Amino acid sequence: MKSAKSKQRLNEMRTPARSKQNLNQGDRDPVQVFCRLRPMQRDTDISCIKIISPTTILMSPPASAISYRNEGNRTMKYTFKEVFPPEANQQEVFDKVALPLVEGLIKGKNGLLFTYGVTGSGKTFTMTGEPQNCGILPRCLNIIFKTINELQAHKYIFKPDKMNMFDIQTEAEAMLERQQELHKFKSGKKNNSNPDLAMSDTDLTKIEGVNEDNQYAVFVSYVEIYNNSVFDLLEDGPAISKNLPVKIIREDAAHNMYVHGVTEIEIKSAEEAFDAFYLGLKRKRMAHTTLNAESSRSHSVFTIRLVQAPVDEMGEAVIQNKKFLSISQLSLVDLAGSERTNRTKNTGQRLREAGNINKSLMTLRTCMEALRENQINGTNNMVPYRESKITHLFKNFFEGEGQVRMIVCANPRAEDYDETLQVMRFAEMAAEVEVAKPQITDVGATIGLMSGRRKANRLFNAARDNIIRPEAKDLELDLGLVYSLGPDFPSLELNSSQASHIIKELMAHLEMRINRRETLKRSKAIKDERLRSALLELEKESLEVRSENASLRGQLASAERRVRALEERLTATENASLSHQRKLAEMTEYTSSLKRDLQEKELLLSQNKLDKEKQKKILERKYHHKIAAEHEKAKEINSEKERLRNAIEEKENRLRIIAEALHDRGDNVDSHKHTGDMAAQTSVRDFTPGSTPRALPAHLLTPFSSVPQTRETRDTPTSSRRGVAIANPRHKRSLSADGKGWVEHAPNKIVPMGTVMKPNINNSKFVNKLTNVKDIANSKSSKYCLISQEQDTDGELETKLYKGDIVPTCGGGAQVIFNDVEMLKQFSPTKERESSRRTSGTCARHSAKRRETGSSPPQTPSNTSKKQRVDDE
Ligand SMILES: Nc1ncnc2c1ncn2[C@@H]1O[C@H](COP(=O)(O)OP(=O)(O)OP(=O)(O)O)[C@@H](O)[C@H]1O
Repeated sequence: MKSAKSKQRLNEMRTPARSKQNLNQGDRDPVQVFCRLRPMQRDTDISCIKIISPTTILMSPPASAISYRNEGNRTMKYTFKEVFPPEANQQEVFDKVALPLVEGLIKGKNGLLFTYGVTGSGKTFTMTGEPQNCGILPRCLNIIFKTINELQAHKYIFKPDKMNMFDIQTEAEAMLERQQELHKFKSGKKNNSNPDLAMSDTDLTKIEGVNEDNQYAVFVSYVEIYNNSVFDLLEDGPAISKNLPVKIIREDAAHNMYVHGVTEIEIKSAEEAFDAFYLGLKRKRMAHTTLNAESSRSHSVFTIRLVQAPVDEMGEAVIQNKKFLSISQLSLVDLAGSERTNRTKNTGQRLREAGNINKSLMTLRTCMEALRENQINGTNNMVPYRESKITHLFKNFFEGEGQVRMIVCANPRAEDYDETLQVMRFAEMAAEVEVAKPQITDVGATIGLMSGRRKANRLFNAARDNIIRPEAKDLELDLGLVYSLGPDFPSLELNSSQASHIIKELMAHLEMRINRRETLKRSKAIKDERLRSALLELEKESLEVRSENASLRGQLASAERRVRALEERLTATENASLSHQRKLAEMTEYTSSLKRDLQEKELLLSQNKLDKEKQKKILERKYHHKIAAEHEKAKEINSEKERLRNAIEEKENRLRIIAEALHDRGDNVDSHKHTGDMAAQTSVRDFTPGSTPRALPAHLLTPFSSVPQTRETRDTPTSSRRGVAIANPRHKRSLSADGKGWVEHAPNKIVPMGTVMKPNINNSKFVNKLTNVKDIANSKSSKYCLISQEQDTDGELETKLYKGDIVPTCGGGAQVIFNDVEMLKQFSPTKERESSRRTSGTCARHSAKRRETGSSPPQTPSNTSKKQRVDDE
């Protein structure tokens, strides 16, 4: 009865929407209904739903259920597009249910997806999901941006016109708005993002087949329908506001329903979309019921609108024509729970809420039923969309075109059986409703633009940027590449009533194609001409390049020859340089070894010097007193000598006087004989064996004669005169020539008469007798001396000392370099006195020993005095 009445009422209110009769069966799609079962909360819960196939479930009423009491134990079977078991994951549900809708959205089709079910059955879980396990909505946003990321138009190129359509702004206008927004952002905008809803990029795949010749922009809006009033959840203002203004639903120029004045945010990334969604969530009114602490008491509608417009023939900017805009929308609706009021024990405000919720769901159900009836019976009964905001808003999906999908969420526990049964019945009925398939047209093709122009432009620009030659920057894209003959032919299916109309359409299409062909022909002819002249130019250029190439090749060959020759020279020079370097290294090494040797020798020398000086000082200290005493003694002796000489002279004078007196008396001869005998006696008495009798004149052997000498005695070589040993100051003492006794240089005792001096070199640094080669190879000895004694031409004893340095040789031996000859000579004082008497006429008697140095420089008065030591007695 009730249904007949309502049918009549529906017939009276005819909808102005498109008549269904016009659509063929193949142009429609049924509402696809999916079922998702949530897992049981407790192990003790009894399930009343059983999945018997991927599309079918069986519902058996528990004894506690009302339907069990009314209808008995009747198992119900329900079939869906697909049944998701409790263990099905979010990705699976998204792939099967939402992904086709997103693909449709990108291709320009509208889509509607709503979740329906009892409170706590998993509607919000399915739509929104949980942190780290996000549901359909975040996945939709992620995949959309992953797909269109590089094809997005700059922000504010598309701008909502507040009447559910969009304006296209120029790049300059859009930039101005972007700057204003940046300013606003700087002056403090809160970030509402909920990072938990974001997904990792790797979880996502891109949707294939997107039209790359379009630019895209995504707008989102989020409304809540609560107590049959529409609220904008993204409206500017405080994040949580109690008094949001109520919005009204209107129809736009294209007969699409929309929330008038709703905030549509243009978003450029999934993160921005989550920001918006999270802001809306915060504002969403959540009320607590006894059934579910987070039960949603309102319907929430999150709408994604994708605006796309073809790019111009250059493939860069959007064509500034609203006609070419394509707007598709995907609405994701999380319906409020469909439970009955008595079960939730609601009162007051909650009761009203529940009433409204049930009313809107009932209206949805009524609308579906009416639609199904119209579609099955071919009737045109009015569908009461306006009775509820939710049905009013989605009227277009059922009247116009689009894809509609529903996920029925069910909690299989026995307590929910009655409510779940209602839900299943509604789902069964909704699955029979059909919606017109959306038609997609490629706007670019209808205006004669070739597909792939954007990519071609991008490739061309990239190629141009890669060319280094400066003239490449002036190259322009050949627009001829992007012409086409226009859109596809219209449908040629003739049916009697529409034949003339179709023929007219076809004629117009053909004329358009003929015109376009002519244009293309003209354009082609011009381009052919251009191409020919360009080819000629290229040919000419090519010839020039070839000749230039030939000459360059010749130059290159000669340059290569030069390079080879230079390389050879370089190699030779390098080799020479290497050998020089080697030699240099050797020499350097040799030099350094010599330097080392030199340093060692210098060290030795300095050490020797120091030793000598030390020695000298020690000796000086040791003999200082002795020398002083000797000096004193010498002085005393000298004074004694002087005294004696004076006495002798005095005696001699006296004797001379006596002699003269005697001479005068004629006693001259006897006196002379007596004196000669005395001298001879003295000479024989003082002569010791081993001395040189030859070198001992009688006057030297009797230095202190007690007999007074006469003048004749003094003048003869046998006159009595005591000789004093000659001392060499360089040596402490000398060895007597017979090798039997030492003679002090400065003798403190009287030296025996007839002693012949021989130099003594008693120094460890001297070698004066070479018996073994080790003597000179020994590092302690640094001097070498050869001594020879022989008779000189005057018959005097001559001693020669050949002195040299011992120098070590490289082979480890030693060599002697003679550099000094020292000569000791014994002169007969008699001879000297004779000669001096001859020259000076004096009668002084001398005994002299002269030292001569063989290699000494020419004697000057000063050095002569140094070299010559004459000791007077
Ligand atoms: N398929 C599922 N897997 C795991 N947990 C689920 C599933 N479905 C629902 N739940 C859990 O059940 C609880 C209630 O789910 P949810 O809030 O989505 O219910 P609801 O139908 O949206 O309720 P309301 O109508 O009151 O909004 C949540 O804690 C959620 O985590």
